[in-house]
Amino acid sequence: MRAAEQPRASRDVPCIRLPRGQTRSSSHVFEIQGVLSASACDRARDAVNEAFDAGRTTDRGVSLPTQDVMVSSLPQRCQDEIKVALELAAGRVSRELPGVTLEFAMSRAFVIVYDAKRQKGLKKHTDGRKEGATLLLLISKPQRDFVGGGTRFFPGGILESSFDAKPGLGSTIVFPSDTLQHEGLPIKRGRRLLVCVFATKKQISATEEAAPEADAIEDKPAPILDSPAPDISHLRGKACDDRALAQECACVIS
Ligand SMILES: O=C(O)CCC(=O)C(=O)O
Ligand SMILES: [Fe+2]
Repeated sequence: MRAAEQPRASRDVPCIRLPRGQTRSSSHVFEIQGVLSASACDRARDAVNEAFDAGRTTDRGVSLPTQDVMVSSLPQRCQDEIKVALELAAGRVSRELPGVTLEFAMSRAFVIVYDAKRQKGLKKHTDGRKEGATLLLLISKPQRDFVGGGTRFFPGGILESSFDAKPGLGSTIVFPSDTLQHEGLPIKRGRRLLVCVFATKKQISATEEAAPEADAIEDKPAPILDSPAPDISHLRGKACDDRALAQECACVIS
């Protein structure tokens, strides 16, 4: 990693609970701002566009019509920068939810490509990773690279209305994968690129929790969420290569 891209401590990274202004929201949606620099985002965006245009895409093998680019197919520098950014975001969220960390495998991270001339958005669904969290990192810039888009959440509580997350370039949103319905709002122009990884929740002891920050960034699995998880295994898709991948890729259409 170059000197200019050194990770910051997670405590220095702004983290906002969504929807804004509702301190007691039960939705567990967080926006962690500025975890990937603008130059690193642009590098990743260019590499993803190149892969996408060359047809180096995959799908999740289930009913959602996404065309994704695997992070593992990007140049090593982009992979390293994205890994640090996701770990920083995960570490920051863990500070909000003590006692829990998230584990995620970078080998399974992918970039969702929305294109105004092709797939513009994603209909309402929940993600398949049971009791896990979804991390979405925006690597193309609103208004410059695309217009429209955003993630709409449907908390489902009697008094809770839907709300939208529209993070800026290099920011990440984190939310419970299997309990919170959401959709990708359609874009009107350009390409909206989102790095996506599904993480597993892990309980940690007080001793582990007290470990130094540097460990958390370099070695520790990333952090979070504590929502109850309904059993939705009967609804999952079945087309990914291995069982674990199929489970985390599968999205449930509501
Ligand atoms: O487009 C978005 O903001 C949401 C993406 C999403 O929900 C997914 O890829 O599973
Ligand atoms: Fe999703």
